Amino acid sequence: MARTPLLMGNWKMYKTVAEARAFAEALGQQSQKLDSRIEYAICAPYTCLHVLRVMLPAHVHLGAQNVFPEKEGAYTGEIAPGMLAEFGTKFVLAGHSERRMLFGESDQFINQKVKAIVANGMTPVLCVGENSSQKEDGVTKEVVTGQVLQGLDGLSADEVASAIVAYEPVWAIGSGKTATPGDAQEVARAIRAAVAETWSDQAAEGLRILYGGSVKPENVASFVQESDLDGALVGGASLDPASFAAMAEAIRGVLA
Ligand SMILES: O=C(CO)COP(=O)(O)O
Repeated sequence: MARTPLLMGNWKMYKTVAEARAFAEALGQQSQKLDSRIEYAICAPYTCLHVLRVMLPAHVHLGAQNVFPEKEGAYTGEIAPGMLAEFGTKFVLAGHSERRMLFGESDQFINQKVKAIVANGMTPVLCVGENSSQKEDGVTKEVVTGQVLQGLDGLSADEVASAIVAYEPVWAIGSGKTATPGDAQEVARAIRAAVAETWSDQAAEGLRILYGGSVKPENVASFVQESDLDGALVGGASLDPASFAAMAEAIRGVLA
């Protein structure tokens, strides 16, 4: 696989600083399970970023779950991209379905975030996915490729080549249901085709595509072994260090 596999946790609104410290300590004790051919990251609440930066094993990168697309200003409660970059944050999620649904984020606003993340030298993780009625209507690929093209709009081909898209069917998030690896692969292939047509073959080849939605140690390998899926974005199962390490081992098994 030419693209580096990526195992990324999204902690959502879980973990205090004390809990994050305990996670980092426990993961550190299992760091021999973290193969250096794989990249790792934790997208943590802002309040946990400091302790994770200090305590996570060196090759587990810091991620943020959100950002506000302005340099600075009177935006009470928001965090600017430069603040995250200064902190050593490598990855930033944009357009997670919970933010689209609960906070009304539009594709256009998400695109502003993606551009701001890139402009500050970080890697955007654009989250896309169809809801259950769109799946029933058979419009999954149209919905998802539309979100990808709008989310990445305005980026250069090189910027797209180093970006990340996380395909997370909304109905699979936190539900215990997953897409079949074959269906997720089909969607990932459609994303790559749309990117090749809009930017270039090289952009499509470089772009990493993760699957998300009820990923756990038992099923992560079945997704990562698909040719167009390069890793996983994991919610619930990323909260436990043993489960995170077990997913790392399962991905290592695919590389072996
Ligand atoms: O939303 C997700 C990751 O961003 C997926 O969450 P779960 O892994 O808990 O289903």
